[in-house]
Amino acid sequence: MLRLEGLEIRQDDFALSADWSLDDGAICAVMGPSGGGKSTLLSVIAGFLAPTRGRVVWDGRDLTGLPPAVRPISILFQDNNLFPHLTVERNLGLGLDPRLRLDANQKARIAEVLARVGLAGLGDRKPGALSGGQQSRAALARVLLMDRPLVLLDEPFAALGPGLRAEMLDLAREVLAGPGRTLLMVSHAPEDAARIADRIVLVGEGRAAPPGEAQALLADPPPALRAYLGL
Ligand SMILES: Nc1ncnc2c1ncn2[C@@H]1O[C@H](COP(=O)(O)OP(=O)(O)OP(=O)(O)O)[C@@H](O)[C@H]1O
Repeated sequence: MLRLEGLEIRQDDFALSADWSLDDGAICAVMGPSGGGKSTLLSVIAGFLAPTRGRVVWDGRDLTGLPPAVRPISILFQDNNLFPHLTVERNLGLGLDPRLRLDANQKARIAEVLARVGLAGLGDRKPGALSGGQQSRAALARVLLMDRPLVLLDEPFAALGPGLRAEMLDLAREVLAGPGRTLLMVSHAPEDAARIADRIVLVGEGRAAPPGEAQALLADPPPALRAYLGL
């Protein structure tokens, strides 16, 4: 379980608080107005930014002082973070061995996750030789390979067209979601939340509200969500 315990975040004159838990296996959309603090909240959970007060706790373990790399967390950003000079296999391999001395077993695991996201046989390509959708699949494969229990997605598919975005959201849910993994996804599109999220955290006016039931919130939005959705 992810628990944000009396969390307070300050950056210059910007402040954000959060005090809630998210159940294991949830797919939670993080929504709210631009500049509300959605990315900042994810940065604190990931460990790129320290809170001014409070704790980030995972399964009873305090993560607050830990560097990002040792947290039980994977992150998927919009720009995919694939190195252009490395093949897809080696991009993924970096997560297994930073020196890239991959053994047959590791290569087989990479081939397996690539097949899982529909990229079988494309491990030898460099990212530039993949379409935008295929690059998103490669980034998803890397998250799958790392197999961490908490996955943070910061508008991962925003650059894709609506049809492809929906396809990628479905794939993300299919390959990542399940009892052993919790997904927290920043999205500007209510249809993304409606498509895959079962919880919504609304971020705005200095606060990340506790996760609410997604379908209920979207069916009968409270005033802040109503304003954000332009209703
Ligand atoms: N390094 C920084 N130093 C000071 N303030 C910052 C820094 N980074 C972001 N901010 C401020 O923190 C606030 C929250 O920004 P954040 O990017 O988290 O919002 P967001 O909800 O993700 O916005 P968007 O939807 O536009 O991406 C903004 O007011 C922003 O100006």
